[in-house]
Amino acid sequence: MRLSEPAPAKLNLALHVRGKLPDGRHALETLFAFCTDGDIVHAEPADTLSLQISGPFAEGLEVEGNLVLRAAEALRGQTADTRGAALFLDKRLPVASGIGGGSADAAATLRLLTRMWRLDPARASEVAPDLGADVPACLLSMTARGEGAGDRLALITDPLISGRPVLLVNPMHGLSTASVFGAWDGIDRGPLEKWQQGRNDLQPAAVSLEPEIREVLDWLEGREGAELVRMSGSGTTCFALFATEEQSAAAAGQCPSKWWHMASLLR
Ligand SMILES: C[C@@](CO)(OP(=O)(O)O)[C@H](O)COP(=O)(O)OP(=O)(O)OC[C@H]1O[C@@H](n2ccc(N)nc2=O)[C@H](O)[C@@H]1O
Ligand SMILES: Nc1ncnc2c1ncn2[C@@H]1O[C@H](COP(=O)(O)OP(=O)(O)O)[C@@H](O)[C@H]1O
Repeated sequence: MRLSEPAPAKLNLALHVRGKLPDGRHALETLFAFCTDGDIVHAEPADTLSLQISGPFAEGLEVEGNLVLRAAEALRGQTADTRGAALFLDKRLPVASGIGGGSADAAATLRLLTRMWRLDPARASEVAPDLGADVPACLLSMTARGEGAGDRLALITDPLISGRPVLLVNPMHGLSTASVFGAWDGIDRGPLEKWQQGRNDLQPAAVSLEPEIREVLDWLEGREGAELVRMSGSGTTCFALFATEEQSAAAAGQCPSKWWHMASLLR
């Protein structure tokens, strides 16, 4: 029997960098939101762990060291007996693009194998932080405020978020998260209060490394009905929120073909 689990794309509606943590990572205040679309992970019972990758962004993604396998191994390490699974990743989100891709896949794998192996969900929560700062948020895949490294979470209900049409656009040049944090100017510009008035403090750093992000932001700003335009995470994906799906779809239809885009809704 095959089980399937969505790996929703993650957005940082705002991302404030507040300084450095003792472990060298950055102290964040962020608002995580999730799309109704993303990658999909499937699993079938098997004696050993294996992974096959398909989908529009499968190319260039290695099986060895993949976050899907690392998540499965970490979860298996929590159980007394050795279990297997044949895993299949349908990779629809661009890689290294600030929308969680790998973290969302790892979290989806944890949820999927918790079901298939009939484990206590607490096991998945225990292994999530070591797989990446974003993995605990992706495990919830619900709107949440994140602090600390981004892994101290508080769920949020906001009628301005849930069901909101969103258009994601990526210039098709990935940036490594570590290099963008490395290019941050080190200035704490203050706490995250209302996300609409917030910022993405990594945006200037990412634009300096990949100037085409500026073009994407300007293009989104110019779309009719675009109400909030920002970059997500460490980039390079940018997003615009709209009031109606018609506006979002109209903008999607105008997106230059050299860029990747995805019209979705916030969960
Ligand atoms: C920037 C954010 C915002 O949500 O998203 P993405 O751009 O990755 O989507 C995250 O903090 C990324 O989370 P994640 O992608 O899981 O990061 P990790 O694998 O843990 O770390 C990647 C790199 O970012 C640095 N990093 C990560 C989190 C953090 N609070 N401070 C950091 O300095 C780490 O030191 C590492 O060099
Ligand atoms: N399943 C996966 N999907 C995407 N990237 C993965 C995956 N497994 C490992 N990686 C690696 O993780 C890195 C970060 O990818 P990703 O999580 O997509 O970035 P971001 O969080 O910026 O969207 C990439 O360099 C990629 O090689």
